[in-house]
Amino acid sequence: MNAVECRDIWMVYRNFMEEPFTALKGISLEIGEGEVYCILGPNGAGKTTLISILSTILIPTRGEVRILGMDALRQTKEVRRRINISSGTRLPWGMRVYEILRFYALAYGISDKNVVDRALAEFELEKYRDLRFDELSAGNRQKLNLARAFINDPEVVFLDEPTANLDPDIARKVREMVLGIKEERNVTLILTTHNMGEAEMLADRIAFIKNGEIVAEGTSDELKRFVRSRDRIIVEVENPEIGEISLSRPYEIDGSRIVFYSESAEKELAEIVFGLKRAGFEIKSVKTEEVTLEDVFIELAK
Ligand SMILES: Nc1ncnc2c1ncn2[C@@H]1O[C@H](COP(=O)(O)OP(=O)(O)OP(=O)(O)O)[C@@H](O)[C@H]1O
Repeated sequence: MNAVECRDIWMVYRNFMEEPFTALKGISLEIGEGEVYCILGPNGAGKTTLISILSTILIPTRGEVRILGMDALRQTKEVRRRINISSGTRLPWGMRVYEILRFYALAYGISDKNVVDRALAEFELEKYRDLRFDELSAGNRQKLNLARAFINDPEVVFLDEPTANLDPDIARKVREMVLGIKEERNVTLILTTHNMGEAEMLADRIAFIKNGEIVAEGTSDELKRFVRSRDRIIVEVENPEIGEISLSRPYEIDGSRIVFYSESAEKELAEIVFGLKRAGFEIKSVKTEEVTLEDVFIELAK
C-alpha cells in the first residue's frame, strides 16, 4: 500500500472579481511507506497548494487523494489522526514551549505527560521548556514546530519548507534532525524546499513542479540525467587562441577556460587532456565538476 497517492488533482482558485487561476493541472503521484519525497519547483509553481491538498488542509477542485489507504476527501477525520504537518506556522506567542506541546498532545487525546517530555528531549528543547514562543530563536521555533508535528506519532508528516529563513548552521541542524527521524521512526515524509542540497540530502525521490504540473520525478541521480551530460571538465589553458579542438564531444570556450560536457569525467579526463596537449594547448589547470540538482533545476525551469 502507498502511504500517499493522488490522481489527476486540479486546483482552480476562484476569487471574487478575479479571473479563476488554475494552480494545479492534473497532478498524479504515488509515495511509498517510509519514503522521503521532496517537492521542488520555482516560486508560484504550486508546491504549497499541492502539499496543502495532500495534507487535507485544502480541498482540490477535482481529483482523488488517498492517504494510508483511506479516501482523504471523505475520511478526513481518520486521516488527520494519523498524519501531521509542519508549515512554519506561528505557534501561540504567549504560551511556553512545554504548554504548547502539551496543548497539541491533548488535542490528539494524548494525556500522558511523558509524551511531551520525550518530544522535548528528542528535539533538544528541554533547556527551553519554560520559555514563551516569542522568546525563542528562529531555529528553536522550527525545532518546536517539528516537535509539534511529531507529537501524535504520525505515520505521514508533511514539512513545508522546514529550513526556510534559517541560518545555514541552524538549517543544517534541522536537516540532521529530519535525517535522524527518518532513521529512527517508521514515517513517510513529504517536504517542499527551494534548497537543492536539502532535497539531495534528505529525499529518496524528488518531484519537480512547474506551472502546476510535475515535469520530472525520480531519484536525484535520475533527475540529473535530464541535463545534457552528467559532468563538466574545465581546462584552463595559456593559449586558447591557437585553434581547433578536434575532440568529438561538446565544449564551450569561455576566455582561457575550455569546458567539456561528458558522460563521465573520470573515464574521459585523460583522453581530453592528451588530445589538447597533442593539439598544442598549454594546460594551466584541470578540474572536474559533477552535474548538480541546481543544474537540473535551471534546465527544467527554463
Ligand atoms: N488563495 C489563492 N488565490 C488565488 N491564487 C492563489 C492562492 N493561493 C495561491 N495562489 C496562486 O497559485 C500559484 C501557486 O501557489 P503556491 O503557493 O502553491 O506556489 P509555491 O510553489 O508554493 O510558491 P512559493 O515557492 O513561492 O511558496 C501561485 O501563482 C499563487 O499566486
